[in-house]
Amino acid sequence: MQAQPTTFQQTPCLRLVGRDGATALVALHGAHVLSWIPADGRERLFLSARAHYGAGTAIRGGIPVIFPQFAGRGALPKHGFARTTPWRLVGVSDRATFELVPGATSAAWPHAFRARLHVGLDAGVLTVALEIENTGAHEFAFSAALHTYLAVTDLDAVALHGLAGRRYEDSTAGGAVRQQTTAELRFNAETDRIYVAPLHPLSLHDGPHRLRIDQHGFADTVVWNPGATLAAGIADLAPGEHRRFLCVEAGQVLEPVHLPPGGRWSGMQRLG
Ligand SMILES: O=P(O)(O)OC[C@H]1O[C@@H](O)[C@H](O)[C@@H](O)[C@@H]1O
Repeated sequence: MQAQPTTFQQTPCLRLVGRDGATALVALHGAHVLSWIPADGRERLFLSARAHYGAGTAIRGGIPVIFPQFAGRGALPKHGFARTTPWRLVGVSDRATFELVPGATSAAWPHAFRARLHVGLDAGVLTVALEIENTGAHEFAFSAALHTYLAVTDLDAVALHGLAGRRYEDSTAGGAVRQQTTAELRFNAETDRIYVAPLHPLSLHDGPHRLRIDQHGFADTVVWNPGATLAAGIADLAPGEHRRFLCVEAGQVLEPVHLPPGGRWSGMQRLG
């Protein structure tokens, strides 16, 4: 894999090029994958036309890294600080590795940790892996997710397969626990579900296109689209843009990880 530093929207990034010509763009801000274009030239990740890229902001689209808190399930800012903090590039081999260690933005979470994100490009496949290490003397607990915004041509033509019979917490209904009865999930209103340990792979059907979604290490899968009403109130989404993505997130949400001193945890999501 080749890599060159570049900028996008005045944000320092790394542009990755795989052996088959596939590309990915990763911002150091958040170690945030902004784009993945396999060799066929079709972008697979959604990135909002109104995304903000400044210090301390969360970029709307791509693959935000959620750590150490999911959503508002704790005292930290929503979805934690990893997505709003600059990471550093460690190096590039067959994958690019980025690192985050405690700093000013994590002061509200007083634990010694090392987070690493590895991004790999293989033929037709994007692999993103998150590793958390406890570098301190005390156990800590965390949640995490790869909050992937998958680009779709139109939400009406989209169905997610692989969740039949699975239990989920419905965040649009105060966390009520439900079971999916249909073979496919379609999206005509706000959807915000945390599926408990679903089987993988899932398959995203977008008209004639198919995307395989696989995960390891992460116990849960979050499926999110704000729907038209909620989207209208999201300042960094352009009108109608909610129809252009579906978030399928590899997450460790319902059971936080308890990491002892010296302990390591890793989770990955594979698309393709
Ligand atoms: O707007 P944010 O902070 O990026 O969050 C987006 C969504 O992220 C999802 O993971 C959550 O399940 C939703 O509840 C949330 O609204």
